[in-house]
This record gives sequence, C-alpha cells and structure tokens, in this order.
Amino acid sequence: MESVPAGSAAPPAGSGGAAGGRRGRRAGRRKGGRGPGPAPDTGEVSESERLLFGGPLRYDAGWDQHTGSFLELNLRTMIARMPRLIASTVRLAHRADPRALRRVAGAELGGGIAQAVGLVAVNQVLVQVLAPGDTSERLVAAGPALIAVAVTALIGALLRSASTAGTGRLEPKVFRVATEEYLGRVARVELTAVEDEEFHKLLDSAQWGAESARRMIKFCTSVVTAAISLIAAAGVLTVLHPALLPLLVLMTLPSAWSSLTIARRRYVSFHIWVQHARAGQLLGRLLTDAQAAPEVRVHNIGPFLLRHFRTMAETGEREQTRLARLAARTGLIASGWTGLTTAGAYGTLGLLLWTGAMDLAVAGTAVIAIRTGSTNLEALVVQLNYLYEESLFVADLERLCEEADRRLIPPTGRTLPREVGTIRFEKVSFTYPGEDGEPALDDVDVTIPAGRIIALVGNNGSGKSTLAKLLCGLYAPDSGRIMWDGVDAAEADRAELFDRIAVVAQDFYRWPFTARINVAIGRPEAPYDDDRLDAAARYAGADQTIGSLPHGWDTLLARGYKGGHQISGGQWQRLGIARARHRDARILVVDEPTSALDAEAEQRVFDQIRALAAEGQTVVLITHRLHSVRHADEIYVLERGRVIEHGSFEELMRPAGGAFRRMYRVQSSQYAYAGED
Ligand SMILES: Nc1ncnc2c1ncn2[C@@H]1O[C@H](COP(=O)(O)OP(=O)(O)OP(=O)(O)O)[C@@H](O)[C@H]1O
Repeated sequence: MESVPAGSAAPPAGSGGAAGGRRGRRAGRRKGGRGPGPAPDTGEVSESERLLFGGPLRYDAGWDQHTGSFLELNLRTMIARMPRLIASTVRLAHRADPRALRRVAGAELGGGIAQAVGLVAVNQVLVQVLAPGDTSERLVAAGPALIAVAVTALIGALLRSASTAGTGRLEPKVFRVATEEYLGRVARVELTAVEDEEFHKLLDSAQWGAESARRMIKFCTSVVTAAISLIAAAGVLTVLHPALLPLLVLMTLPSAWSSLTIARRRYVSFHIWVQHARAGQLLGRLLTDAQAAPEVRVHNIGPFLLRHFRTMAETGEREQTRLARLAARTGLIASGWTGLTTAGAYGTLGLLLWTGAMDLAVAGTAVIAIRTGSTNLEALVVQLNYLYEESLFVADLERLCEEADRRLIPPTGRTLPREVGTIRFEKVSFTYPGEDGEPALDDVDVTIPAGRIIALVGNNGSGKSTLAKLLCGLYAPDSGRIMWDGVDAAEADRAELFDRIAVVAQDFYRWPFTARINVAIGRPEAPYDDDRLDAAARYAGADQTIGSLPHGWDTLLARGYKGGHQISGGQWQRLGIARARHRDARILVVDEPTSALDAEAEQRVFDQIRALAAEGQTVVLITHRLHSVRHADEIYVLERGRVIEHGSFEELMRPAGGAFRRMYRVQSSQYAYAGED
C-alpha cells in the first residue's frame, strides 16, 4: 500500500480507484467536506470525529450511491457486462465524432490482426532457427519470417499511435457533447424540478457523467486493445496446439483474480482512510475560513480545532499503516498463487516437450503468446473495472437527460394577447412539491389591471413571493387559474409570458461577471451599449456606484478573482433594479426592492416605481415597508396563504379597518418621535 500524504484525498496509485480518485477530488471541491459514502468498513472512528460529527464524516450526495460499486463485480459479471459497456461507449463516441470512432476501431482491429500475424511469424522464425542444419542456412531460411515479424511490429506501432491520436481527438468531443446535452436540458426544466431533492441528487451524480464519458473512451480503448490482443494470442495458441489454450487460462486466471483482489482491497482501504483525511481537511478549511476567522480568534477556537485535527490525523495514520501491512500480505499471497500456476503451466509445457507431444519451436511461441495473453488478461480485468464504474455515472447522466426531458418547460403554447388588459388570479391554490403542510396559497383571488401598482403585503411566510412566482410562470397552480385576459397561463407560451415580465427578486442573482453584464443580463439578447446601460443605472441610482468602480462598467464584481471588486448589499440592490429596468418588460415584479437601501435611496426607488406606472407599466410590489404602498392602486393583504383584505390605502386605513391598519400603526409608532413637529 502506497503511503498517501495525510490530508491528500488522491487515491492510492494503481488502486481500483478510478472513481475513488475522482471522489477524492470531489471531496476537495466540496465545501463542508462531508466524508465518503457508506464505505464497506468504516474502520476506527476517532473520539474527535465522534464528538464533532457524531461519527464518521459522510457525504449525502447523489453520486454517493455508487460508492462500493467497484466491489459488486466479479470476473463472471464483468465479462457478462462487457458488451453492454463497450456498446454504450461506442454510442457516445459515435454521437461525438463518428469519423474518429471509425479510425480508432479500424486501428484497434488492425493492431490485433498484426499481433496475431506477428506471433505466427515468430513461430516460423523459431521453426527455421531450431531446424537441423547449417546455422547460416537456417538464419537465411528464417529471413522472410524475421522480416514479417519486423513489419507486423512496425504496423502494430503505427496502428497503436493512430488509435492514440483518434482516442485523444474523441475524448474532449465526447466530454463536450455529454456536457452540452445535460446542461442544455437542465437550463430548460421547470423550477419545481430544480427544487426537487431527487432531481438534484441525480444532477449531483450526473454532472460527473460527462467527465466519466470522456474517461470511458480511454478505458474502453484499453479494454478493446486487451481483448483483441487476448483473442489473437488465444487464437494463435489454439492453432499451434490444442492443449495450449487451457494452459493460458490456467496461468492467467489466478493472476487476473489476484489483480482484482488487490485492486478491491486498495479501493476499500481508500474509502476507510479518506474519511479521516476529509474530516481533517474540513478542520483545516474552518481554521483558514475568512467567515469563521473572527470567531476563531475571539473565542480562541484555533487550539481546539488543531487538537482534534491531530487526533483525526493520527487515526488516519494508523489506518494507513494497517492497510499497508494488509496490502503487502495480500500481494505476497497473490504472487505465490501466480508463481504456482506459472510453474504449473511451464511444467506442463516442459512435459509436452519431454514426451515429444510438442515441438520446441511451438513451445517457444507458446511461451511468448502465453506471456502476451496473461498481460492482456490482467489489463482487461482492471480496465474493465474502471470502465464499469465510469459507466455508472454515464448511466446517471442518461437518466438525468431523460428526467429533464420529462420536466422541460413546454416549448410552445397559446399566444398571449398583444396588450393584456388584466391578469386575474381565480381561486388559485398552490402547495410546494414535497410539502404536505398548509398550502402556500389558498383559494386566492387577485386582479392585476395593466398600468397599475398592485401591492402585496403580509407577515413573513404569508405567500407574497409565492404569488409573484406564480405570476411569473415559475410555478403552476394546483387548482384555480391565472388568466391573462382570455388565456390561461397554464396553456400560454411560457417564453412569451417570461418575456413580458421583469423581476427584482429578494434574492436576485449576483452574477460573478462585470458590472456591465450584471445589468445587461436582464435582457442578454439586447445590445450592451453604454447609453442604454447608463440610462438603466441612472434610473436605479446605480450611476454613482458604476462611476466609483475601478474599471467602470468593465469591473469584475466577484470576490476571490484577480481584479475582482466587492460592492455593498445596497449597491448590489441598485444594480438589480437597473437590471430589471434594462429588461424593459411590461410587468415589473419587485420583491422587497429596498431592504438594503438607505432611506433616501429607498424613497427614490419608490418614486421611480410610481413614475413607471404613470408610463403605463404594471407594477407588482411586495414590501414590508407599509408607508411605501400609499400610492398603490390596490393593496392585497395576505395571511397564511389567503387574501384577508384588499382595497386602496385609504379604504384599508378607515377607522373600522383591520389587519393592514393594525400593521401600519405598529410600524409608524416605531418612527414616532415625541419632539416631532
Ligand atoms: N421553495 C420553497 N419550497 C417549499 N416551501 C416554500 C418555498 N418557498 C416558500 N415556501 C413556503 O411557502 C410559504 C410562503 O412563503 P413565501 O416566501 O411566499 O412568503 P412571503 O410572504 O414572501 O414571506 P417573506 O415576507 O418572509 O418573504 C412559507 O411557509 C414558506 O416556508
């Protein structure tokens, strides 16, 4: 067992860890560093792991289901699955580049034939060299066969390099095709799919599928090379003497079995020690994390974490020592078996020679063919294992694509009227998928006339954002309808519906791109010219922010990248509003647009929202700042998913008023100041 530096999650070299290695790297990428999945044996768990994590640290991710898949295979199942594995790789490669695939297949087949012809030529050389007579005459007689050996070796080398070039060309194309296929679909699925945990787990696993698809090309080529070479060696042996094939099997089966056993042991060991390594890595990350840094210092957490890091590292070290001993013993036993079977095979060969049942030339060729055959069989076993494991991730990718196709946003639908007069929620109810409690919206009637400001107010969790998302077409009602004049939104062309709406959501996305793109992405197909962007920035009060950035519009707004710049929450919010302005849609949905803005900026945003309505734009405003809904044409008050009141500000504030008036008075009393004039 090779020693692996503590904290490194790289797989043991030569282990059955193609996927083990990938998982190791995944571990490094994952924040939070949860441990490996249900490892075949969790080994010793340190006190620190028990105390900090309640046991060994394990992942809870989609790809985790394949942990241990390597261990499912035995020689028989592997051989049975080989055709299916090769067929699925060929299908992938064919989609990516059929010409390169044909080239690789031709080169592999040609290489196998060259090897078989080479072995026959070797046999001819030996027959001539070992024949009775003058040495020079024997060498001359062996000349043509020797040339044939050289030519087949040359052809073999040329074909191998053609296969390598073809594989190298195929690999990145397969990766691109597989990546495009799933990303293209995932970007077009319904929001409910993205939020569905099962879909997410599948996505989690499937995103490794593209990389696996790329690797499958290499492993599949190796498998095919080994299989063809094996068939060539076996064919030649059968032709030379019928007893030779069983000899090849006798000699190579134990060594193939031993490679599989050693690979499995290493795979198991990797999973045992890596969880300690990951737990340690997590502590390392926490110690250096910028967010944790103040608490680490003030609460003196550093020594505490370091102490536990040491305990975990020591557990990992003990595990590795134990495994190294185990691996050495297994290797020794396996070598013993291989030695015994080899001795048996060569003994039988000697016996055949001794009894005159076989020529010396045939025996010489047989030795070469048996050696070639056994090397190929070993390679076949190990590469087939890798291929199998990669295929699991590719199968996930295929399942994800099928699932995504099932959940795609319908590409067509009924055309919406050019000018929609009113959007009407009619008895709309909606419960989030997977939630079996109260519905988020319950029998809601809301009318949104064009060119008006409609405000949605209510306590946290009362359903305001959900209502806005249904309006945007992100979810469909479970019952009831959302009518855009005469067209039910459920039947409408969704692309057209999305096109009518601009959103400044509470959690609008902060794209790790330049300021320019952060605004222009509101309508990515529109020109990115400065005039349009400047106008949007002025509207949102973001012009000063842009002016203060080191490279103006072209400043990268992403932390942790060279040249990246950090802006405040309020500045981001202005950019978000500028983005919605740049989108220039007929309906503007603003969900808590001013939560991070200072008082003056807030006032300005609400004034602008009013001005928009005056220009004919429909505004749906969600806010907790009740004084800012004074100018709304209609206010809907929601409570636990139901509309409990609606009317104009004046209507809701009448002395006999209910919830809105109460909430308004509570809020305004917080601002009351005894000395106010
Ligand atoms: N993606 C989601 N999945 C499951 N439940 C959700 C989801 N989003 C919201 N909910 C639930 O739906 C209900 C309504 O939430 P919603 O976000 O619409 O309320 P809100 O009135 O906008 O609240 P706030 O004022 O806090 O923004 C809440 O019970 C909330 O927990």
